Amino acid sequence: MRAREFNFDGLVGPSHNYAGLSFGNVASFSNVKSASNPKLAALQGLAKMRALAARGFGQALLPPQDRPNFRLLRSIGFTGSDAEVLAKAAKESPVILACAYSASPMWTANAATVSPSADSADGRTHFTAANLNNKLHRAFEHVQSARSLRAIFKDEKHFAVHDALPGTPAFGDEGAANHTRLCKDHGSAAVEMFVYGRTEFDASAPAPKKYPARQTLEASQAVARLHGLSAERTVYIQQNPDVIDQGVFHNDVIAVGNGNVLFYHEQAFADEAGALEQLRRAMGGVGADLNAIRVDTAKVSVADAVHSYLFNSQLLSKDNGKMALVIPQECEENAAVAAYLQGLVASGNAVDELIHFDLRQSMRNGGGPACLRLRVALTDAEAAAMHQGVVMTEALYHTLVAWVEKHYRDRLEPSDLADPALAIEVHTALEDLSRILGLPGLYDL
Ligand SMILES: N=C(N)NCCC[C@H](NC(=O)CCC(=O)O)C(=O)O
Repeated sequence: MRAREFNFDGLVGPSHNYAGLSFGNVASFSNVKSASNPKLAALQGLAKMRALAARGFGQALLPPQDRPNFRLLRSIGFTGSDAEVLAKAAKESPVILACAYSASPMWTANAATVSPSADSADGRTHFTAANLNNKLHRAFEHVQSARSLRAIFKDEKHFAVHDALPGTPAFGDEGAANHTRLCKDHGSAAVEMFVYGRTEFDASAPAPKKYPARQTLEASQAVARLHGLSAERTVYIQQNPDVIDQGVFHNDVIAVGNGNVLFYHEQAFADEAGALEQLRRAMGGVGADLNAIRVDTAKVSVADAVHSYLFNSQLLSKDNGKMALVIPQECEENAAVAAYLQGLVASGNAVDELIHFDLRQSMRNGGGPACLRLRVALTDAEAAAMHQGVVMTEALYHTLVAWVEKHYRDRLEPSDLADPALAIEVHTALEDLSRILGLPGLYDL
């Protein structure tokens, strides 16, 4: 059946900030405690959504989450009025206050794993909210992620939204950042590729030494089971532990796939030849030939890939049968990466266009174009069945720009998180937003 891919970009929230919370994510760690600009961050994200929608790509958004998470703060013993809770947390543990204020839901590639109806046993589109249990500041996102997905994809005839896996280390799940579909076209059955960093119950399996492996094999298998995927079309591949130790905290920092194309770095996988062999075999079963575009270390080092976010790009299928690569501006500024990209486009292979965006506010926390979006391939009937208020249009873009201008600050220092006025501003903005999007009850405010 014909299907169209929608990218659901995370709308950056009013308290976007840099707190240095993600050990293993180089950008997050190096921008610890610098000032952020929430207004600019939201406008940069909206500009990307608008431009891709204007080009005819399916574009929608996932709303920001409520911040700070007072439930978290109260559950760990901060008591009193909201203002008192904030004052006590700011005094006793500013880092936990920062966790409660985390900006990270904007990276919706981590919101869930998605299996379109063409892949699942019951012919519905399945979502599993990711537990993100490796980091305190992300471990509570799944509650609102599942709530938002259920609000948008509420028609159970077409959609199934699963709660997050148990939040224990064995089931570390980072969502679509470690998951790719490879197929002939979006509407046909695909090979679903899950990339994991470690195996909980095999102590002999390789694992990183310095930084955490966030995704486990056991979690990937559980998601595949929940989604009713067929064994022949599901492939599990181990990420190279050495690149995790070089700052590749998600697979989407070193590889991206679309259609039959896998664009990846030579060092991405623990066993490159074995991975390609598994994919080729499985793709044969869906009538697709793998087009593996390998980037050699000699051309782009892992360090350049991590700093430029070359692979945290979006590969988008175009009407001319070719693909556009959506990249962050940093790729143009890195000489090795820029030279590689010129050669890629000139090569006559699948990618014939580069589209770059200034996403610096997101990049400074380790989030490129691909982190900012959750891919959902939908048939026409499914697209009509989802909530329409989140689909990006010129009108929605202008409404949201005005909403951002009205509610967002243009500078946020770490110390501002203690300001009780900020929490009130966020709540007011989100109440307004749920009206704009036509989703009353979106938040449990
Ligand atoms: N690669 C993908 N798909 N997503 C990027 C997520 C970045 C996120 N950064 C943060 O959570 C930093 C928050 C802070 O430091 O304030 C993370 O490390 O989980």
